[in-house]
Amino acid sequence: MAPQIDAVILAGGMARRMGGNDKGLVDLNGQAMICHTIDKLTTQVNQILINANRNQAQYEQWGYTVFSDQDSGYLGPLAGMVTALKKTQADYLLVVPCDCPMLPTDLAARLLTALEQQQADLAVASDGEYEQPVVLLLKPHLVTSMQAFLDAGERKIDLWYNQHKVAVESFADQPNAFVNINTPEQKHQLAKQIAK
Ligand SMILES: Nc1nc2c(ncn2[C@@H]2O[C@H](COP(=O)(O)OP(=O)(O)OP(=O)(O)O)[C@@H](O)[C@H]2O)c(=O)[nH]1
Ligand SMILES: [Mg+2]
Repeated sequence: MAPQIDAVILAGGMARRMGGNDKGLVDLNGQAMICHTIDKLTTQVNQILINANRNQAQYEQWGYTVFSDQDSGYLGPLAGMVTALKKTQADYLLVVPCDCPMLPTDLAARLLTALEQQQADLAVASDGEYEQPVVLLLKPHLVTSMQAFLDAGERKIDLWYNQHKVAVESFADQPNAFVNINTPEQKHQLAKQIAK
């Protein structure tokens, strides 16, 4: 039987570079940014979870489970991931950010293959040059080590995953896949590009 994969979309940040406007909810070509991410994921995973620390009622409009970080201190992406790992019943958790609207449609499948082939604990995506630290596939048992890392006051995600066996999967064949929208300018640029 194929393994069950849930996805969590991280939308729990403060979006300071977006002027504090909740990044998942800002409009990108007529749709909330998170909708573009949801569209990329629906055929790839069993269940989608949305991790948001504000505007939960708005995030609920898409019909998926919405939850906030267990620790409400804006501790960074690991805080959302650890909470999602405690919620999922699946064999694997796919983690993606809400601000990467062009994600690959073969993301989960390729991360899973890399993880299994390399007998790793987690698989992280790369654009061929840089690892994408919040695009990864996790085994649920990692919750213990992630919680311990946060409890020790650590926050940096790459420091955490380097404690584990990591498979890196390159998506250099899809050059735009990890376009990341942090500012209004980046959003306008991508809007023009995808409207063509
Ligand atoms: N759950 C959760 N997610 C977070 C937190 N901080 C950042 N993220 C998410 O991690 C991903 C990458 O973070 P950034 O691109 O820096 O987003 P951000 O922190 O909201 O934006 P800036 O304030 O401009 O840095 C995004 O999907 C954020 O929503 C947090 O404290 N909790
Ligand atoms: Mg940030």
